[in-house]
Amino acid sequence: MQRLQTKDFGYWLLTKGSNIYLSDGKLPFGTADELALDDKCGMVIGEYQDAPLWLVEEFDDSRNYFSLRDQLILPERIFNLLNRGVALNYFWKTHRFCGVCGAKTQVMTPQEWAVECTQCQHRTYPMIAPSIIVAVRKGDSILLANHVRHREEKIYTTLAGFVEVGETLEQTVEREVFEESGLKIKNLRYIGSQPWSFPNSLMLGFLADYAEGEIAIQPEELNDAGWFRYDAGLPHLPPPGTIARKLIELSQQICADEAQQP
Ligand SMILES: NC(=O)C1=CN([C@@H]2O[C@H](COP(=O)(O)OP(=O)(O)OC[C@H]3O[C@@H](n4cnc5c(N)ncnc54)[C@H](O)[C@@H]3O)[C@@H](O)[C@H]2O)C=CC1
Ligand SMILES: [Mg+2]
Ligand SMILES: [Zn+2]
Repeated sequence: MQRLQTKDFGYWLLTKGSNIYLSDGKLPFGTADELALDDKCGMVIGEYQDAPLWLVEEFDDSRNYFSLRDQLILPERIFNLLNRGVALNYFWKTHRFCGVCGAKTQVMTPQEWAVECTQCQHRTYPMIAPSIIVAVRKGDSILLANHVRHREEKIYTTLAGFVEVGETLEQTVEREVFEESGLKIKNLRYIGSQPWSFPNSLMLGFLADYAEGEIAIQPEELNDAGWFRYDAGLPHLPPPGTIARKLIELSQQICADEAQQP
């Protein structure tokens, strides 16, 4: 991280938690002094529209910030780059002091996105919290659940949960599905991943098939869960661009393909 120079230029990413500053719906472009950022610290975290993308250290700012979630409409590469900025900022904010000796840390840039202790040189790298997400299918139906945090919007989505220390991803999927729905699964397949900086997750997406059990929801996590036929008008789903939506659509496609078979 460096003190910005008046003529540093490019696109600028200003974050407040998982919110980002947008001007007319776009990332601001220009020089540090044009954006009144020349007394701040920042660093280049990638390239955006053929110009450097600067991440600025979070500060008390009266501009208008918007949730990163609203940027899912952007191309995947750009959405992921914004996630990088939000997650790095969260990392700095929560690692100002050394976990070994308690002295102040400094951000090591440009060599690495790490913080290093100014006394004992202990280095800490950005913390990423892996979380599985899985669409479970039973014949022509998909398991969808209304999470307690989506109770108001009535969104139905796939099951998800954080990886615990010492688990394989396969174990996490089996444990989370069983804890949240009471079901056993089989035929687990890895599909893909999505950075998810709320504040520092990485979603690892899977498909699975139902093996056995009856739905018994975990009430602390879920409000409702059920089997939804792929072709019968699904409930309100998570927005396009989420890995959850991708897994649901893939499952629908598998159901449709199977229905075509003689
Ligand atoms: N991108 C997408 O399509 C979707 C992303 N998600 C994300 O998946 C993540 C996990 O989903 P949940 O069902 O909430 O997880 P979960 O089933 O593991 O339960 C959440 C609980 O896990 C604990 N926890 C929080 N942070 C943790 C961490 N870093 N490591 C271990 N435990 C932690 C807390 O006790 C929290 O209440 C969330 O960040 C959620 O936003 C969920 C659905 C869709
Ligand atoms: Mg969960
Ligand atoms: Zn130290």
